[in-house]
Amino acid sequence: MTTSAPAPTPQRTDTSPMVLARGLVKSFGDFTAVRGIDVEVPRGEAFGFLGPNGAGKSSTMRMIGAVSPATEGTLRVLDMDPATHGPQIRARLGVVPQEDALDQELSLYENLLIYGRYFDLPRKLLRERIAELLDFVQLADRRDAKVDALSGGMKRRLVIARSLINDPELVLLDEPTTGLDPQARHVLWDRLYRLKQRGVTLILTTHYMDEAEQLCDRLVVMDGGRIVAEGSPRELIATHTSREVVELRFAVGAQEAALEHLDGLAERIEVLPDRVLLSTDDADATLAEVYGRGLSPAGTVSRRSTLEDVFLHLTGRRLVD
Ligand SMILES: Nc1ncnc2c1ncn2[C@@H]1O[C@H](COP(=O)(O)OP(=O)(O)OP(=O)(O)O)[C@@H](O)[C@H]1O
Repeated sequence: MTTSAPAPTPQRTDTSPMVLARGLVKSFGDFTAVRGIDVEVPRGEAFGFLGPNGAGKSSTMRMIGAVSPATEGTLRVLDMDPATHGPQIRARLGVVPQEDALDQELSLYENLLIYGRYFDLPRKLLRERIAELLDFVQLADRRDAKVDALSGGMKRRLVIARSLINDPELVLLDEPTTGLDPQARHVLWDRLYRLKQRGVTLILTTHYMDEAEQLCDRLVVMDGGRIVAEGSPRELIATHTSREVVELRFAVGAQEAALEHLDGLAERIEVLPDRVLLSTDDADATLAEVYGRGLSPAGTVSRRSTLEDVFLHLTGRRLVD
């Protein structure tokens, strides 16, 4: 029997991007989930894919994670081609998948120990690293508890610890806080922020605009397998929306009639089933004009524009329904 030698691991330079994709396509049979996207993520960046369900975010992450081959296009991850260097890439990545895949019957320590064995780390180093990581995700006191006794937020933190067991330079996080309550999400964001401060490159998918705003230096907005906008959260908001939004809620059945009186009142008017959004650079002046036109909404909110408004502006739809 002959065994082929593993392909040598290329040396990457500090300046080459952690991920470089050009014209990346992913098809499943006749259906194309990712339709030719270009992405470049430099070292140390927290980069996000923001988009609604089905936008193609996970399909892209799976190609970057070298677990799903690209159908077309060029992809380099840590300066390697996933088609030829999948094992080498996977050995140096951290991955936080959507599904935790933790062993519920085992302790936190045992889960990390078993996962760590895939990476052939010396036993002493592995034990030390597990202790450090449990400390980092603030679960050291639960070391010997069974996983099924943990809250959702704790499980996500454990999965983050697990993703760091091989001391990766790049961590991929697929919807890291979906399903968590606001407090658990903030704890997780804090840990991810600290990781970023340590110089780890983060690539995450999310359909939460607040998560993208909190964590991402730069992001792409995806919809229907395409990138529809790219930039820092601040740039995206400055480029694609006005500074502020006035939200108007009308009594049941009154919205339709009110719309006739809003013509020309704002740079942009978005009509949602339960409210009307007016994009403006001066919310107070716009609101004064609403009342000046004799309208009396049942409720009003003035707020700064968000990435949710960017998405609505670009696609005519909301990120999360
Ligand atoms: N293995 C597969 N076979 C067929 N279609 C798939 C497969 N994986 C994903 N898709 C389809 O590709 C599209 C993009 O899915 P993907 O999971 O990448 O989106 P997403 O933006 O990550 O959304 P979600 O938040 O739901 O994960 C969806 O329409 C999905 O049904």
